[in-house]
Amino acid sequence: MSSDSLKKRKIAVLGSRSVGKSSLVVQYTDNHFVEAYYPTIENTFTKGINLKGIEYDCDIIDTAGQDEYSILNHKHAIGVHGYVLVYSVASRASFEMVRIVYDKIINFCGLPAIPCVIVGQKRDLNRYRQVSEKEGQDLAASVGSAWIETSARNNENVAQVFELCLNEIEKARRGGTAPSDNGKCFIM
Ligand SMILES: Nc1nc2c(ncn2[C@@H]2O[C@H](COP(=O)(O)OP(=O)(O)OP(=O)(O)O)[C@@H](O)[C@H]2O)c(=O)[nH]1
Repeated sequence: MSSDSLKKRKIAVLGSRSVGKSSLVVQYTDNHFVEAYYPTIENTFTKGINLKGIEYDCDIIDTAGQDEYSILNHKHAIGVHGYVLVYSVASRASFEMVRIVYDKIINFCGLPAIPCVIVGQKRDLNRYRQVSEKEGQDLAASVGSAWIETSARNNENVAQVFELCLNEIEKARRGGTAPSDNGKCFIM
C-alpha cells in the first residue's frame, strides 16, 4: 500500500432522521449552517484533517436517517474506517437509536468494537433536553467510544467531532483492531 493511501480515511455519519447529521458535516466542510430541513439520501464530502501534525485526506459520508427497521447499507461499512453516531440531546428516541445502529455495525463487521465517536447534537436546545450529558458519556464508556456534545447551529465542538473520530481510527490501527481498508471489516 502506498503512503498516500495510508493517509486516506473514510468516516460514515449515521443516526436517526433530523438529528443534524448534514448540518454537522456542512458546518465542518463548508462553514455554514442550513436552517431548512432537506432529508439526505447520501452525500460524500472530502476534507483534509490535521491530527498531531499529520494531514489525512478524509471522505465523510453523510447518510440518510436510520430507524430500527433500516438495514445497514454495506456501503456504510465496507471500507469505512470510523463512525460518527449522532443523536439529538432533545430526542430520547434518537439516543436509543445510536445503540441500535452501533450493534448493527458491530454485527456486520464481526468486530468486538469499532472506531467511533458518539455525538449529542443540538446542545443549544438545552431547555428541551431529553438526554443528559452523563447518559451520553455512559453509553460511550459502555462501547469504548469517544463522546462529545455539539451545536452545528452555533458551530460548537464541530471540528472536534472529526478530530476525535480520526483519533479513534488511528488508535484502533495502532492496536491492530481496525476495520480493513477495503472488503469486509476484519481484525488486522
Ligand atoms: N437548534 C438546532 N437545530 C439544528 C442543529 N443542527 C441541525 N438543526 C436543524 O435540524 C433540522 C435537521 O437537520 P439535518 O442536518 O438536515 O438533519 P439530518 O440528520 O441530516 O437529517 P436526515 O437527512 O433526515 O437524516 C434542520 O432544520 C436543521 O436546521 C443544531 O445544532 N441546533
